[in-house]
Amino acid sequence: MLKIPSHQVAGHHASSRTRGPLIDDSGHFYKPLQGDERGSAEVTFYKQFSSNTKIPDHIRKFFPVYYGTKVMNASDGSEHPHIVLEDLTSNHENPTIMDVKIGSRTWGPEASDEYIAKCFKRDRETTSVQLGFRISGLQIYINEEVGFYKPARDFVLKSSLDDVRLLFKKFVSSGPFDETGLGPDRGWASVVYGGLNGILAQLLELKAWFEDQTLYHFCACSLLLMFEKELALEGGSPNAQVKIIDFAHVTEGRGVIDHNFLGGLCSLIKFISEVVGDHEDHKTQDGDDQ
Ligand SMILES: O=P(O)(O)O[C@@H]1[C@@H](OP(=O)(O)O)[C@H](OP(=O)(O)O)[C@H](O)[C@H](OP(=O)(O)O)[C@H]1OP(=O)(O)O
Ligand SMILES: Nc1ncnc2c1ncn2[C@@H]1O[C@H](COP(=O)(O)OP(=O)(O)O)[C@@H](O)[C@H]1O
Repeated sequence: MLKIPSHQVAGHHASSRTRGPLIDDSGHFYKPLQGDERGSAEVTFYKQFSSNTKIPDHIRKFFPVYYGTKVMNASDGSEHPHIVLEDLTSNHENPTIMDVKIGSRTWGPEASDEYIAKCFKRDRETTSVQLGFRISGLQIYINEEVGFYKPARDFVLKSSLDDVRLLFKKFVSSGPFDETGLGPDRGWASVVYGGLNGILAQLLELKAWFEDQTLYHFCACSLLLMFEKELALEGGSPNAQVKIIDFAHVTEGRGVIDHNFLGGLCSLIKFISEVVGDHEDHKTQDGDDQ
């Protein structure tokens, strides 16, 4: 049975009047092709990438599995082609998720002046220009009683650098946080961001590839950061995952490093490292966290 994904944090949403992603019970995510060249560009990327023998296996795991395209009933009732992907959230019960759009510039070399102006405005109004990335959306699982903290899109996009730092702290907070009271405790920072299989280790693995790869330029792509808080609560690994999504503006690398993505990735790594470092410092100094 097809349904609207409950764990989508950004992008175009499905409703009875708008076409948006759908999921099924077998772990598939159906993304409707956008009517203009963006839809075909994303299909072209997935086809090319899936059969590209130059992609190392340890890098392929960062991308959703591509199952082809399918014409099917869209959320708005119309017949429409969809990209069929692995549903990255299908194995998660209550995933905490953040969509981070990477790059200080979110338009490709072929973009029209009008589109560049629109993107440039958005990049300047958000943290993209300043930080090399922006948060596009997020959800944080609090507990069974409260459910998810899922701030509205406009609120997230308005975030300043300090707000973004706070959101990265809230992302790994172990308990409910109160907007007016004490800040988030960052209780899961070391197990989610840090550690051998944590988000930082995965970002560093990706960075090593981006320092070398000149096959693609991943313009306006997002990194999806995910983990399962309840697994950590049970004393296990929180299953932290990093995935790359949204390839509507990918272009050929033509032998040139993707400095826009690489720069954003380096900045994100430093930013998250500071949240972890800060947390560790507080623990050492006070025996407690602030
Ligand atoms: O239309 P906007 O201004 O909401 O921008 C969309 C972006 O929203 P954001 O600015 O990041 O909140 C939106 O970003 P998210 O996926 O929400 O991160 C997409 O980038 C979308 O572009 P495309 O469908 O991938 O080509 C963007 O749409 P287009 O600019 O391509 O129309
Ligand atoms: N393969 C996937 N599995 C699960 N969720 C996904 C997948 N791809 C995207 N999403 C969710 O959908 C959102 C929007 O995806 P995206 O590809 O960026 O769409 P758009 O082109 O509309 O911006 C992401 O923020 C994420 O929450």
